[in-house]
Amino acid sequence: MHVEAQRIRAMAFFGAHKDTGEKRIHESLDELRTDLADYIAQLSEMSVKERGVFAIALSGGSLIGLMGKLCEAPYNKTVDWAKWYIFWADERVVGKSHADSNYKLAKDGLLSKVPIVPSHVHSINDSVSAEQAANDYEFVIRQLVRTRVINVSEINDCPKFDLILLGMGPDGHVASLFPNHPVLDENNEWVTFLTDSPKPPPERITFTLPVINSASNVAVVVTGGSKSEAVHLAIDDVGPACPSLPARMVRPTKGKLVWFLEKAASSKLDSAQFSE
Ligand SMILES: O=C1O[C@H](COP(=O)(O)O)[C@@H](O)[C@H](O)[C@H]1O
Repeated sequence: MHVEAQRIRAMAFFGAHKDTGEKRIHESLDELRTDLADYIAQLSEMSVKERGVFAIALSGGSLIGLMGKLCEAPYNKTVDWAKWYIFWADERVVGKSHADSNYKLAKDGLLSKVPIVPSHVHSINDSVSAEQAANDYEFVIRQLVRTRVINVSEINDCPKFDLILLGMGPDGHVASLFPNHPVLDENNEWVTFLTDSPKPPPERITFTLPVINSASNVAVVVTGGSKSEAVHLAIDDVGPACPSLPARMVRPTKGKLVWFLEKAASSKLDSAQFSE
């Protein structure tokens, strides 16, 4: 582990619960960024050692900026970028050069700054309908599961990504799984689509919950006080108050869940009162 990351881990509040995952609560964004880069680098190293590749699914939004330290020393030199295969847990159905594109965000903020193999970057087909884009993306993933670039779940034949990185909106959405939306009930498809996203743009594709919950590792990265209520509802024992909060439905069956929280985002957690 990088020395700075060791220091930060020692200072952060780390809590664990068997269902709701490990919570890494950081005093500052800078500390969170360092810990996140170190976590991703370590999973990459382990996965490359075990399987020869690292299949990682990204999200859009604030996440990419928070991954920025991967483009800096020591990670830009120590990570085995040639072994990375990149996917998106969700994507907006817009052109790849559109400001709303999650691919463009990742390309500008990360992929263009490190030596990723261009053919390992699996973005969506942006020239077809949302439904077709979801079908095409699932087909691509099926091919790569067949050749074991992406591992397979022993439980349900779903793809088992080495790491799925998620952000979370103030409404508790993750990827493009929004509260009370029918896509939450999609159990047959790996990738599905929506044309009525409550957050613009309306047309999106998204991994389904079975795929997210089949991953070896899932990290949810959340910053900002505006998301503190959703963090509380997603993690704490709130009874049946919010059965449809997508972030609460992220429960990897066999994999490991880690929440990366900056202090303001964690302020409404029940445990926050004990961590002062
Ligand atoms: O629309 C989206 O929003 C979520 C959350 O974004 P954030 O900026 O609040 O972190 C993001 O994770 C998702 O990929 C994106 O399509």
